[in-house]
Amino acid sequence: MLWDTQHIPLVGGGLDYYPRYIANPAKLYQRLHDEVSWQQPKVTVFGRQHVTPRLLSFVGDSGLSYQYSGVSHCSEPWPECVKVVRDQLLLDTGFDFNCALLNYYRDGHDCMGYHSDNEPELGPAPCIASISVGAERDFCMKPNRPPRNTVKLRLESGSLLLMLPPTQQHWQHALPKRKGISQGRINLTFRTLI
Ligand SMILES: O=C(O)CCC(=O)C(=O)O
Ligand SMILES: [Fe+2]
Repeated sequence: MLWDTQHIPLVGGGLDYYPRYIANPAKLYQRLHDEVSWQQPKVTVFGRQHVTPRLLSFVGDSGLSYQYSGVSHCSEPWPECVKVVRDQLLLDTGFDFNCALLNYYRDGHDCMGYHSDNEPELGPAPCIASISVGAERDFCMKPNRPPRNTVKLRLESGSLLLMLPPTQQHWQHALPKRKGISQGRINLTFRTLI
């Protein structure tokens, strides 16, 4: 379902956006909501403990571990509905993802701050595939170096965003708070750990 593709060139990277990648986003949202074992890990920032402002789960092939929020997590087995998407991404994009970080933003108060997905275990130039279902949210990108012109996209329910290499080397991304939004959004970011 790769029609309506939009390519967004970035200096030092680029994005491919497919607004209607998932055939039935409402159904996928409900399955993820009900079937994933959502966690809310604690993070220590400047010596103070907080809970992450969203729920998370790390899933993938057995025996993988991934560091997020400052803590190493072992992969949970693939939920069937996530595995189906992983297999389809391999057919459509050629990228063979072996894990995914799942994010559940319960409403517009939940968010993710600016970061790059540039952990060494992702290799020097990872491709990240990001699936969104549920509430539409703004996704912001800013380059590491001036001129710091930001790029803003609205990630629709059912969309696929590919962050192409070498975007993670030169850009950061964030999902800012949007206090008017009362619905949930679930995001799947597929990665390859090497
Ligand atoms: O929720 C999103 O769209 C972004 C998620 C993200 O950046 C991540 O999991 O690293
Ligand atoms: Fe990210």
